[in-house]
Amino acid sequence: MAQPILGHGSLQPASAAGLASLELDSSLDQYVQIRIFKIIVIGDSNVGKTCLTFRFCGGTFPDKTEATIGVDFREKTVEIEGEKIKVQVWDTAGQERFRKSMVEHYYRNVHAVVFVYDVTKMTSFTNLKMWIQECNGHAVPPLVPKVLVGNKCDLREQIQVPSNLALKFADAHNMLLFETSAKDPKESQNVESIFMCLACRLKAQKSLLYRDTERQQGKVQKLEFPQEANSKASCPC
Ligand SMILES: Nc1nc2c(ncn2[C@@H]2O[C@H](COP(=O)(O)OP(=O)(O)OP(=O)(O)O)[C@@H](O)[C@H]2O)c(=O)[nH]1
Repeated sequence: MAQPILGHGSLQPASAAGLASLELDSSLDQYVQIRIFKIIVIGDSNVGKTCLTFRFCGGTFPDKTEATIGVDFREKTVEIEGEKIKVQVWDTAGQERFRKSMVEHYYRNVHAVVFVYDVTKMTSFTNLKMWIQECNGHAVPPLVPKVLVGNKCDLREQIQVPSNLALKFADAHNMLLFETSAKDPKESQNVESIFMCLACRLKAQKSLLYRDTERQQGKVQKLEFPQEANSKASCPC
């Protein structure tokens, strides 16, 4: 029943009530399906992965956090161009001892990756190479979108990673760069943009692949790129 759609977002019934009504009434109109995009958040311990995912999914900054063990899941349902999509965020552990048994699960069927560093800690930036290597080592398809996030920008006096250095790195790895703060409420829109931008891209990619498949089947003559694939017109970033 729950089938993946072209590898870009899995489908799940909207609710148990929806399933019950399907059994009573075979009309498919009653069975609303929601796609799920799995987005993993990766980076050194203490860079603020938990806080960023809290800010996006719950709209708040947690008073207190503890080191993530294995993984914590958070999710938020968003609406893009009339389609409801569930963004499932995997808040992964930064500490090696808390992640080693889980790494395979992080990367399995992942739809997008968020690499996070702490702008006040240069080592968390230089370690990004290692995180990217780990990601590449798990055969994540090149189409999987990746973004770079410099967190803790509220600590202006302590910034160690200059924006131009981060931008150069992001460009070299074909990623967008977001500099933000999970803590500063004024930045909450920016945090939202990180995940919404990825969700928009995933939705656009899916449409693209869908049209490509149709073309192979002779249903459409010309491959038309949806706007999002070529421009950021409807992307919040
Ligand atoms: N000033 C400031 N502190 C932050 C921000 N984001 C997170 N922190 C603090 O940084 C510390 C670590 O945050 P976490 O979100 O737990 O870090 P993590 O990357 O999830 O760490 P692991 O679970 O060990 O991988 C906490 O004390 C947070 O309060 C931010 O934007 N600004």
